[in-house]
Amino acid sequence: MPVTVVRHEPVVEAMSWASARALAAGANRPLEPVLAPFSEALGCRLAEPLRALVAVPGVDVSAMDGYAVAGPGPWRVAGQVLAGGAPFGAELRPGEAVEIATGAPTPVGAEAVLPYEQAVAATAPVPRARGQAEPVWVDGVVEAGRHIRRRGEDVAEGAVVLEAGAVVTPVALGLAAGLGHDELLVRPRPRVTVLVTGDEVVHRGLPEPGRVRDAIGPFLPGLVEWAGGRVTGTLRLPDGPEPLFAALGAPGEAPLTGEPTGGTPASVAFAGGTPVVPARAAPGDVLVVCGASSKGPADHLRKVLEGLGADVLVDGVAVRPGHPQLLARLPDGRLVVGLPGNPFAALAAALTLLVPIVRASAGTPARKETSALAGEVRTHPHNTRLVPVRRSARGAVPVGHDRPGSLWGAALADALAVVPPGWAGDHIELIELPPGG
Ligand SMILES: Nc1nc2c(c(=O)[nH]1)N[C@H]1C(S)=C(S)[C@@H](COP(=O)(O)OP(=O)(O)OC[C@H]3O[C@@H](n4cnc5c(N)ncnc54)[C@H](O)[C@@H]3O)O[C@H]1N2
Ligand code: MOO
Repeated sequence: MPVTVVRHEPVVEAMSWASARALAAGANRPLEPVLAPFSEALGCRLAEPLRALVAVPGVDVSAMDGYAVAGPGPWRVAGQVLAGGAPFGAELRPGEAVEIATGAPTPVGAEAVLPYEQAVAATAPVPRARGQAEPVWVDGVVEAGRHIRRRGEDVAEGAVVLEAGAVVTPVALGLAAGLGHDELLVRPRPRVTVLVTGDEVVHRGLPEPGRVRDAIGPFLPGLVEWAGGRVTGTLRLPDGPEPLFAALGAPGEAPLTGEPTGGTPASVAFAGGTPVVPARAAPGDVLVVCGASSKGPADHLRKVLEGLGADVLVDGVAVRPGHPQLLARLPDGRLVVGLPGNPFAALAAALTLLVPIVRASAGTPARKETSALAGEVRTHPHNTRLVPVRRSARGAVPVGHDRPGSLWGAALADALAVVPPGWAGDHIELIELPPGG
Protein backbone atom coordinates (compact mmCIF):
# COMPACT_ATOMS: atom_id res chain seq x y z
CA MET A 1 0.00 0.00 0.00
CA PRO A 2 1.48 3.37 -0.91
CA VAL A 3 1.62 5.74 2.01
CA THR A 4 0.21 9.19 1.50
CA VAL A 5 1.99 11.82 3.54
CA VAL A 6 -0.43 14.57 4.34
CA ARG A 7 1.09 17.89 5.29
CA HIS A 8 -1.45 20.23 6.79
CA GLU A 9 -0.78 23.88 6.17
CA PRO A 10 -1.47 26.23 9.06
CA VAL A 11 -5.05 27.43 9.03
CA VAL A 12 -5.12 31.05 7.90
CA GLU A 13 -8.18 33.01 8.90
CA ALA A 14 -10.14 33.93 5.79
CA MET A 15 -10.93 37.55 5.08
CA SER A 16 -14.53 38.65 5.75
CA TRP A 17 -16.78 38.74 2.71
CA ALA A 18 -17.44 42.49 3.06
CA SER A 19 -13.69 43.27 3.34
CA ALA A 20 -12.86 41.11 0.31
CA ARG A 21 -15.51 42.81 -1.79
CA ALA A 22 -14.38 46.29 -0.69
CA LEU A 23 -10.74 45.42 -1.39
CA ALA A 24 -11.64 44.18 -4.87
CA ALA A 25 -13.62 47.35 -5.60
CA GLY A 26 -10.57 49.44 -4.74
CA ALA A 27 -7.95 47.25 -6.45
CA ASN A 28 -8.06 49.07 -9.81
CA ARG A 29 -8.73 52.71 -10.60
CA PRO A 30 -11.33 53.72 -13.20
CA LEU A 31 -9.64 53.40 -16.59
CA GLU A 32 -8.46 56.61 -18.30
CA PRO A 33 -11.04 57.89 -20.77
CA VAL A 34 -10.41 57.33 -24.48
CA LEU A 35 -11.94 58.86 -27.58
CA ALA A 36 -13.63 55.86 -29.18
CA PRO A 37 -15.41 55.38 -32.52
CA PHE A 38 -19.01 54.26 -32.17
CA SER A 39 -18.26 50.56 -32.66
CA GLU A 40 -15.90 50.61 -29.69
CA ALA A 41 -17.94 53.02 -27.56
CA LEU A 42 -20.98 50.75 -27.51
CA GLY A 43 -21.50 49.36 -24.01
CA CYS A 44 -18.96 51.71 -22.39
CA ARG A 45 -19.80 54.52 -19.99
CA LEU A 46 -19.53 58.14 -21.02
CA ALA A 47 -16.55 59.87 -19.42
CA GLU A 48 -18.08 63.32 -20.00
CA PRO A 49 -21.60 64.61 -20.52
CA LEU A 50 -22.92 64.15 -24.06
CA ARG A 51 -23.63 67.59 -25.50
CA ALA A 52 -25.41 68.57 -28.66
CA LEU A 53 -22.79 69.88 -31.10
CA VAL A 54 -25.62 71.19 -33.28
CA ALA A 55 -29.21 72.23 -32.72
CA VAL A 56 -31.87 69.73 -33.83
CA PRO A 57 -33.38 70.64 -36.12
CA GLY A 58 -30.57 72.81 -37.38
CA VAL A 59 -32.97 75.23 -39.10
CA ASP A 60 -36.75 75.65 -39.17
CA VAL A 61 -38.05 72.68 -41.18
CA SER A 62 -41.36 71.24 -42.23
CA ALA A 63 -42.79 68.40 -40.13
CA MET A 64 -45.16 67.32 -42.93
CA ASP A 65 -45.26 66.84 -46.66
CA GLY A 66 -47.51 69.62 -47.97
CA TYR A 67 -47.34 73.38 -48.47
CA ALA A 68 -45.52 76.01 -46.42
CA VAL A 69 -47.81 79.05 -46.48
CA ALA A 70 -47.73 82.71 -45.53
CA GLY A 71 -50.79 84.79 -44.59
CA PRO A 72 -54.39 83.64 -45.09
CA GLY A 73 -55.37 81.35 -48.02
CA PRO A 74 -55.87 80.74 -50.79
CA TRP A 75 -52.17 80.55 -51.65
CA ARG A 76 -50.41 80.65 -54.98
CA VAL A 77 -47.82 77.85 -55.13
CA ALA A 78 -44.61 79.67 -55.94
CA GLY A 79 -42.13 76.77 -55.93
CA GLN A 80 -41.00 73.51 -54.39
CA VAL A 81 -38.42 72.66 -51.67
CA LEU A 82 -37.19 69.13 -51.07
CA ALA A 83 -35.12 67.88 -48.12
CA GLY A 84 -31.48 68.16 -49.14
CA GLY A 85 -32.42 70.30 -52.15
CA ALA A 86 -31.93 74.02 -52.74
CA PRO A 87 -33.84 76.22 -50.30
CA PHE A 88 -36.53 78.54 -51.59
CA GLY A 89 -34.55 81.58 -52.62
CA ALA A 90 -36.94 84.34 -51.59
CA GLU A 91 -39.05 85.39 -48.65
CA LEU A 92 -42.55 83.95 -48.76
CA ARG A 93 -45.11 86.76 -49.04
CA PRO A 94 -48.70 86.63 -47.76
CA GLY A 95 -50.84 84.62 -50.18
CA GLU A 96 -47.89 82.50 -51.34
CA ALA A 97 -47.06 78.86 -50.70
CA VAL A 98 -44.23 76.49 -51.57
CA GLU A 99 -44.69 72.76 -51.94
CA ILE A 100 -42.46 71.28 -49.26
CA ALA A 101 -41.16 67.86 -48.15
CA THR A 102 -40.88 66.73 -44.54
CA GLY A 103 -37.52 67.86 -43.19
CA ALA A 104 -36.97 70.52 -45.86
CA PRO A 105 -36.17 74.04 -44.61
CA THR A 106 -39.22 76.29 -44.50
CA PRO A 107 -38.73 79.57 -46.39
CA VAL A 108 -38.36 82.82 -44.50
CA GLY A 109 -41.87 84.19 -43.97
CA ALA A 110 -43.59 80.79 -43.83
CA GLU A 111 -46.14 80.79 -41.01
CA ALA A 112 -47.43 77.20 -41.11
CA VAL A 113 -47.41 74.02 -43.18
CA LEU A 114 -50.62 72.72 -44.70
CA PRO A 115 -50.36 68.91 -45.11
CA TYR A 116 -51.43 67.52 -48.51
CA GLU A 117 -54.33 65.72 -46.83
CA GLN A 118 -55.80 69.05 -45.66
CA ALA A 119 -55.10 70.99 -48.84
CA VAL A 120 -57.78 71.65 -51.42
CA ALA A 121 -57.21 72.88 -54.92
CA ALA A 122 -58.31 76.48 -55.24
CA THR A 123 -59.18 78.65 -58.19
CA ALA A 124 -57.23 81.76 -58.83
CA PRO A 125 -58.88 84.72 -57.07
CA VAL A 126 -57.54 86.98 -59.83
CA PRO A 127 -57.58 86.14 -63.50
CA ARG A 128 -54.16 85.41 -64.94
CA ALA A 129 -52.69 87.81 -67.41
CA ARG A 130 -52.72 86.72 -71.05
CA GLY A 131 -49.79 84.46 -71.97
CA GLN A 132 -48.91 83.61 -68.32
CA ALA A 133 -48.63 79.95 -67.22
CA GLU A 134 -51.55 78.73 -65.10
CA PRO A 135 -50.37 78.92 -61.45
CA VAL A 136 -51.47 76.28 -58.96
CA TRP A 137 -53.52 77.53 -56.05
CA VAL A 138 -54.27 75.72 -52.81
CA ASP A 139 -56.51 76.48 -49.87
CA GLY A 140 -57.17 75.01 -46.46
CA VAL A 141 -57.32 75.77 -42.77
CA VAL A 142 -54.03 76.31 -40.94
CA GLU A 143 -53.11 77.27 -37.45
CA ALA A 144 -50.20 79.69 -37.03
CA GLY A 145 -46.91 77.83 -36.54
CA ARG A 146 -48.48 74.39 -37.15
CA HIS A 147 -46.22 71.66 -38.59
CA ILE A 148 -43.09 73.79 -38.52
CA ARG A 149 -40.30 72.32 -36.37
CA ARG A 150 -38.37 75.31 -35.15
CA ARG A 151 -34.55 75.35 -35.00
CA GLY A 152 -33.40 73.74 -31.72
CA GLU A 153 -36.95 72.68 -30.81
CA ASP A 154 -35.94 69.05 -30.22
CA VAL A 155 -32.48 69.74 -28.80
CA ALA A 156 -30.84 73.15 -28.34
CA GLU A 157 -27.20 73.49 -29.40
CA GLY A 158 -24.94 72.79 -26.41
CA ALA A 159 -27.65 71.02 -24.40
CA VAL A 160 -26.49 68.11 -22.21
CA VAL A 161 -28.56 65.13 -23.30
CA LEU A 162 -26.83 62.36 -21.31
CA GLU A 163 -24.79 62.70 -18.14
CA ALA A 164 -21.25 61.38 -17.64
CA GLY A 165 -21.48 57.77 -16.51
CA ALA A 166 -24.43 56.91 -18.74
CA VAL A 167 -24.06 53.64 -20.67
CA VAL A 168 -23.57 54.04 -24.41
CA THR A 169 -26.53 51.98 -25.61
CA PRO A 170 -27.38 51.40 -29.28
CA VAL A 171 -29.95 54.18 -29.00
CA ALA A 172 -27.42 56.54 -27.41
CA LEU A 173 -25.20 56.03 -30.48
CA GLY A 174 -28.07 57.14 -32.71
CA LEU A 175 -28.65 60.16 -30.49
CA ALA A 176 -24.95 61.06 -30.51
CA ALA A 177 -24.76 60.77 -34.30
CA GLY A 178 -27.81 63.01 -34.67
CA LEU A 179 -26.08 65.60 -32.52
CA GLY A 180 -22.96 65.65 -34.71
CA HIS A 181 -20.61 63.24 -32.91
CA ASP A 182 -18.29 60.77 -34.65
CA GLU A 183 -16.44 59.63 -31.54
CA LEU A 184 -17.27 59.57 -27.86
CA LEU A 185 -15.11 60.06 -24.78
CA VAL A 186 -15.71 56.89 -22.80
CA ARG A 187 -14.15 54.78 -20.12
CA PRO A 188 -12.81 51.70 -21.90
CA ARG A 189 -14.21 48.37 -20.82
CA PRO A 190 -11.62 46.40 -18.86
CA ARG A 191 -10.41 43.22 -20.58
CA VAL A 192 -10.90 39.89 -18.89
CA THR A 193 -9.22 36.66 -20.01
CA VAL A 194 -10.69 33.41 -18.73
CA LEU A 195 -8.53 30.35 -18.07
CA VAL A 196 -10.51 27.17 -17.42
CA THR A 197 -8.46 24.47 -15.70
CA GLY A 198 -9.23 20.85 -14.94
CA ASP A 199 -8.45 17.66 -16.87
CA GLU A 200 -11.92 16.37 -15.97
CA VAL A 201 -13.62 19.39 -17.53
CA VAL A 202 -15.09 18.99 -21.02
CA HIS A 203 -16.65 21.63 -23.19
CA ARG A 204 -19.21 19.87 -25.37
CA GLY A 205 -21.69 17.06 -25.32
CA LEU A 206 -22.49 14.58 -22.59
CA PRO A 207 -19.72 14.16 -20.02
CA GLU A 208 -18.49 10.61 -19.58
CA PRO A 209 -18.32 9.19 -16.04
CA GLY A 210 -15.65 11.11 -14.11
CA ARG A 211 -15.91 14.14 -16.40
CA VAL A 212 -17.93 17.34 -15.96
CA ARG A 213 -19.09 19.95 -18.41
CA ASP A 214 -17.55 23.39 -17.95
CA ALA A 215 -20.34 25.40 -16.32
CA ILE A 216 -18.21 28.47 -15.45
CA GLY A 217 -16.71 29.51 -18.80
CA PRO A 218 -20.20 29.90 -20.30
CA PHE A 219 -21.50 32.35 -17.68
CA LEU A 220 -18.44 34.57 -17.33
CA PRO A 221 -18.69 36.58 -20.60
CA GLY A 222 -22.27 37.69 -19.86
CA LEU A 223 -21.47 38.44 -16.24
CA VAL A 224 -18.40 40.48 -17.18
CA GLU A 225 -20.30 42.32 -19.94
CA TRP A 226 -23.08 43.18 -17.47
CA ALA A 227 -20.49 44.56 -15.03
CA GLY A 228 -19.05 46.77 -17.80
CA GLY A 229 -16.08 44.70 -19.03
CA ARG A 230 -15.46 42.29 -21.89
CA VAL A 231 -14.04 38.82 -22.06
CA THR A 232 -11.32 38.78 -24.70
CA GLY A 233 -11.13 35.00 -24.77
CA THR A 234 -11.45 31.75 -22.89
CA LEU A 235 -8.48 29.43 -22.79
CA ARG A 236 -8.70 25.81 -21.64
CA LEU A 237 -5.73 24.63 -19.70
CA PRO A 238 -4.67 21.11 -18.86
CA ASP A 239 -3.93 20.54 -15.18
CA GLY A 240 -0.36 21.19 -14.09
CA PRO A 241 1.65 24.24 -13.14
CA GLU A 242 3.36 24.80 -16.52
CA PRO A 243 0.29 25.72 -18.59
CA LEU A 244 -0.89 28.01 -15.80
CA PHE A 245 2.57 29.53 -15.49
CA ALA A 246 2.71 30.19 -19.24
CA ALA A 247 -0.81 31.60 -19.36
CA LEU A 248 -0.30 33.96 -16.43
CA GLY A 249 3.23 34.94 -17.36
CA ALA A 250 4.05 38.28 -18.91
CA PRO A 251 1.99 38.85 -22.05
CA GLY A 252 4.03 38.53 -25.20
CA GLU A 253 6.55 36.15 -23.63
CA ALA A 254 4.35 33.14 -24.19
CA PRO A 255 1.91 33.94 -26.99
CA LEU A 256 -0.93 31.63 -26.10
CA THR A 257 -3.66 30.60 -28.40
CA GLY A 258 -6.66 28.43 -27.87
CA GLU A 259 -10.07 27.70 -29.15
CA PRO A 260 -12.50 30.12 -27.53
CA THR A 261 -15.42 27.85 -28.37
CA GLY A 262 -15.78 24.36 -29.73
CA GLY A 263 -15.18 20.85 -28.65
CA THR A 264 -11.45 20.41 -28.23
CA PRO A 265 -10.48 18.38 -25.19
CA ALA A 266 -8.53 20.23 -22.51
CA SER A 267 -5.31 18.42 -23.37
CA VAL A 268 -5.06 20.01 -26.82
CA ALA A 269 -6.19 23.47 -25.80
CA PHE A 270 -2.68 24.79 -26.47
CA ALA A 271 -2.54 23.56 -30.04
CA GLY A 272 -3.12 26.58 -32.24
CA GLY A 273 -6.27 28.58 -32.79
CA THR A 274 -7.21 32.14 -32.02
CA PRO A 275 -4.99 34.17 -29.68
CA VAL A 276 -6.94 34.67 -26.47
CA VAL A 277 -4.41 36.12 -24.06
CA PRO A 278 -3.85 39.73 -25.14
CA ALA A 279 -0.31 40.27 -26.43
CA ARG A 280 0.25 43.37 -24.30
CA ALA A 281 -0.90 44.12 -20.78
CA ALA A 282 -3.27 47.08 -20.62
CA PRO A 283 -4.39 48.92 -17.50
CA GLY A 284 -7.29 47.15 -15.88
CA ASP A 285 -6.56 43.73 -17.39
CA VAL A 286 -7.86 40.84 -15.33
CA LEU A 287 -7.14 37.11 -15.65
CA VAL A 288 -9.68 34.73 -14.19
CA VAL A 289 -8.61 31.20 -13.32
CA CYS A 290 -11.49 28.73 -12.89
CA GLY A 291 -10.72 25.80 -10.58
CA ALA A 292 -7.31 25.12 -9.01
CA SER A 293 -8.05 27.58 -6.19
CA SER A 294 -8.28 25.04 -3.35
CA LYS A 295 -5.48 22.99 -1.80
CA GLY A 296 -5.68 19.67 -3.69
CA PRO A 297 -2.87 17.94 -5.59
CA ALA A 298 -4.03 19.55 -8.87
CA ASP A 299 -4.45 23.04 -7.39
CA HIS A 300 -1.33 24.87 -8.51
CA LEU A 301 -2.51 28.45 -8.61
CA ARG A 302 -0.84 29.63 -5.40
CA LYS A 303 2.54 28.13 -6.26
CA VAL A 304 2.40 29.55 -9.78
CA LEU A 305 1.52 33.00 -8.46
CA GLU A 306 4.39 32.77 -6.01
CA GLY A 307 6.74 31.78 -8.84
CA LEU A 308 5.61 34.79 -10.85
CA GLY A 309 6.26 37.13 -7.93
CA ALA A 310 2.59 38.04 -7.56
CA ASP A 311 1.28 39.92 -4.57
CA VAL A 312 -1.57 37.89 -3.06
CA LEU A 313 -4.25 40.30 -1.86
CA VAL A 314 -7.00 37.84 -0.90
CA ASP A 315 -6.50 34.16 -0.12
CA GLY A 316 -9.76 32.63 1.02
CA VAL A 317 -12.92 34.49 1.95
CA ALA A 318 -15.25 33.69 4.84
CA VAL A 319 -18.20 33.03 2.57
CA ARG A 320 -20.28 29.98 1.62
CA PRO A 321 -20.18 28.99 -1.09
CA GLY A 322 -17.02 30.35 -2.66
CA HIS A 323 -14.60 30.00 0.22
CA PRO A 324 -11.41 29.15 -1.73
CA GLN A 325 -11.26 32.32 -3.84
CA LEU A 326 -8.18 34.32 -4.49
CA LEU A 327 -7.04 37.73 -5.70
CA ALA A 328 -3.47 38.57 -6.63
CA ARG A 329 -1.59 41.24 -8.55
CA LEU A 330 1.11 40.23 -11.01
CA PRO A 331 4.28 42.36 -11.14
CA ASP A 332 3.05 44.00 -14.39
CA GLY A 333 -0.15 45.19 -12.67
CA ARG A 334 -2.62 42.65 -14.02
CA LEU A 335 -5.01 41.21 -11.46
CA VAL A 336 -5.61 37.47 -11.18
CA VAL A 337 -8.91 36.26 -9.75
CA GLY A 338 -9.03 32.62 -8.71
CA LEU A 339 -12.53 31.12 -8.73
CA PRO A 340 -13.41 27.78 -7.13
CA GLY A 341 -14.27 24.91 -9.45
CA ASN A 342 -17.75 24.30 -8.02
CA PRO A 343 -19.95 26.36 -10.35
CA PHE A 344 -22.20 28.10 -7.78
CA ALA A 345 -19.14 28.73 -5.62
CA ALA A 346 -17.47 30.23 -8.71
CA LEU A 347 -20.46 32.51 -9.30
CA ALA A 348 -20.46 33.62 -5.66
CA ALA A 349 -16.72 34.33 -5.86
CA ALA A 350 -17.08 36.16 -9.18
CA LEU A 351 -19.72 38.42 -7.62
CA THR A 352 -17.45 39.01 -4.64
CA LEU A 353 -14.17 39.80 -6.43
CA LEU A 354 -14.48 39.95 -10.22
CA VAL A 355 -17.64 42.02 -10.59
CA PRO A 356 -16.50 44.80 -8.18
CA ILE A 357 -13.11 44.98 -9.97
CA VAL A 358 -14.71 45.26 -13.40
CA ARG A 359 -17.33 47.74 -12.22
CA ALA A 360 -14.70 50.01 -10.65
CA SER A 361 -12.47 49.96 -13.76
CA ALA A 362 -15.39 50.60 -16.10
CA GLY A 363 -16.87 53.35 -13.90
CA THR A 364 -20.06 51.33 -13.38
CA PRO A 365 -21.65 52.63 -10.19
CA ALA A 366 -22.07 50.08 -7.39
CA ARG A 367 -25.63 49.73 -6.18
CA LYS A 368 -26.71 48.86 -2.67
CA GLU A 369 -30.04 47.13 -2.23
CA THR A 370 -31.76 45.83 0.86
CA SER A 371 -34.98 43.90 1.13
CA ALA A 372 -37.29 42.22 3.56
CA LEU A 373 -36.71 38.49 3.69
CA ALA A 374 -39.78 36.35 2.99
CA GLY A 375 -38.63 32.93 4.13
CA GLU A 376 -36.05 31.17 6.21
CA VAL A 377 -32.30 31.21 5.63
CA ARG A 378 -29.67 29.24 7.47
CA THR A 379 -26.90 31.27 9.02
CA HIS A 380 -23.30 30.21 9.51
CA PRO A 381 -21.37 31.04 12.69
CA HIS A 382 -18.23 32.32 10.90
CA ASN A 383 -19.07 32.71 7.24
CA THR A 384 -21.35 34.98 5.25
CA ARG A 385 -23.81 32.90 3.25
CA LEU A 386 -24.91 33.91 -0.23
CA VAL A 387 -28.40 32.57 -0.83
CA PRO A 388 -30.26 32.64 -4.17
CA VAL A 389 -33.54 34.56 -3.83
CA ARG A 390 -36.28 35.97 -6.04
CA ARG A 391 -37.56 39.43 -5.28
CA SER A 392 -41.32 39.62 -4.62
CA ALA A 393 -43.81 42.10 -3.14
CA ARG A 394 -43.44 40.27 0.20
CA GLY A 395 -39.64 40.44 0.09
CA ALA A 396 -36.81 38.20 -1.08
CA VAL A 397 -37.89 34.55 -1.30
CA PRO A 398 -35.15 31.87 -1.09
CA VAL A 399 -35.46 29.56 -4.09
CA GLY A 400 -33.43 26.60 -2.79
CA HIS A 401 -31.23 24.38 -4.99
CA ASP A 402 -28.19 26.20 -3.66
CA ARG A 403 -25.53 23.49 -3.41
CA PRO A 404 -22.03 24.79 -4.32
CA GLY A 405 -21.82 22.44 -7.29
CA SER A 406 -25.10 23.52 -8.89
CA LEU A 407 -26.24 26.69 -10.63
CA TRP A 408 -29.89 25.64 -10.49
CA GLY A 409 -30.91 27.95 -7.61
CA ALA A 410 -28.93 30.90 -8.99
CA ALA A 411 -30.58 30.41 -12.38
CA LEU A 412 -34.03 30.57 -10.76
CA ALA A 413 -33.01 33.62 -8.70
CA ASP A 414 -32.67 37.30 -9.57
CA ALA A 415 -30.41 38.15 -6.61
CA LEU A 416 -28.29 36.61 -3.88
CA ALA A 417 -29.18 37.46 -0.29
CA VAL A 418 -26.13 38.30 1.83
CA VAL A 419 -26.50 36.56 5.19
CA PRO A 420 -23.69 37.69 7.51
CA PRO A 421 -22.34 35.27 10.15
CA GLY A 422 -24.93 34.68 12.89
CA TRP A 423 -27.32 37.13 11.22
CA ALA A 424 -30.77 37.82 12.70
CA GLY A 425 -33.15 40.44 11.41
CA ASP A 426 -35.80 41.08 8.82
CA HIS A 427 -34.00 43.21 6.22
CA ILE A 428 -31.12 41.85 4.27
CA GLU A 429 -28.65 43.04 1.63
CA LEU A 430 -29.16 41.73 -1.90
CA ILE A 431 -26.59 41.50 -4.65
CA GLU A 432 -28.10 41.58 -8.07
CA LEU A 433 -27.70 38.80 -10.62
CA PRO A 434 -27.51 39.75 -14.31
CA PRO A 435 -31.03 39.93 -15.68
CA GLY A 436 -32.21 37.93 -18.68
CA GLY A 437 -32.85 39.62 -22.00
N1 LIG B 1 -8.94 20.17 1.75
C1 LIG B 1 -9.81 21.05 1.23
N2 LIG B 1 -10.52 20.68 0.15
C2 LIG B 1 -11.41 21.54 -0.38
C3 LIG B 1 -11.62 22.80 0.21
C4 LIG B 1 -10.83 23.17 1.33
O1 LIG B 1 -10.93 24.27 1.87
N3 LIG B 1 -9.92 22.25 1.78
N4 LIG B 1 -12.57 23.61 -0.30
C5 LIG B 1 -13.66 22.97 -1.01
C6 LIG B 1 -14.46 23.95 -1.66
S1 LIG B 1 -15.47 24.85 -0.65
C7 LIG B 1 -14.45 24.12 -3.02
S2 LIG B 1 -15.53 25.24 -3.76
C8 LIG B 1 -13.56 23.38 -3.89
C9 LIG B 1 -12.80 24.32 -4.84
O2 LIG B 1 -11.89 23.56 -5.52
P1 LIG B 1 -10.99 24.09 -6.71
O3 LIG B 1 -11.21 25.52 -6.95
O4 LIG B 1 -9.60 23.68 -6.45
O5 LIG B 1 -11.60 23.35 -7.96
P2 LIG B 1 -11.41 21.85 -8.36
O6 LIG B 1 -10.87 21.06 -7.25
O7 LIG B 1 -10.73 21.84 -9.66
O8 LIG B 1 -12.93 21.45 -8.60
C10 LIG B 1 -13.87 21.41 -7.59
C11 LIG B 1 -15.14 20.77 -8.21
O9 LIG B 1 -15.62 21.58 -9.25
C12 LIG B 1 -15.63 20.85 -10.50
N5 LIG B 1 -15.23 21.79 -11.55
C13 LIG B 1 -14.01 22.31 -11.74
N6 LIG B 1 -14.03 23.17 -12.78
C14 LIG B 1 -15.30 23.16 -13.24
C15 LIG B 1 -15.94 23.85 -14.30
N7 LIG B 1 -15.28 24.71 -15.09
N8 LIG B 1 -17.26 23.62 -14.50
C16 LIG B 1 -17.95 22.75 -13.70
N9 LIG B 1 -17.38 22.09 -12.66
C17 LIG B 1 -16.08 22.29 -12.46
C18 LIG B 1 -14.64 19.77 -10.29
O10 LIG B 1 -14.87 18.69 -11.15
C19 LIG B 1 -14.86 19.43 -8.83
O11 LIG B 1 -16.00 18.62 -8.68
O12 LIG B 1 -12.63 22.66 -3.16
C20 LIG B 1 -13.16 21.95 -2.03
N10 LIG B 1 -12.14 21.15 -1.48
O1 MOO C 1 -17.55 27.09 -0.55
MO1 MOO C 1 -17.16 25.88 -1.73
O2 MOO C 1 -16.82 27.27 -2.43
O3 MOO C 1 -18.58 25.45 -0.93
O4 MOO C 1 -18.18 25.11 -2.81
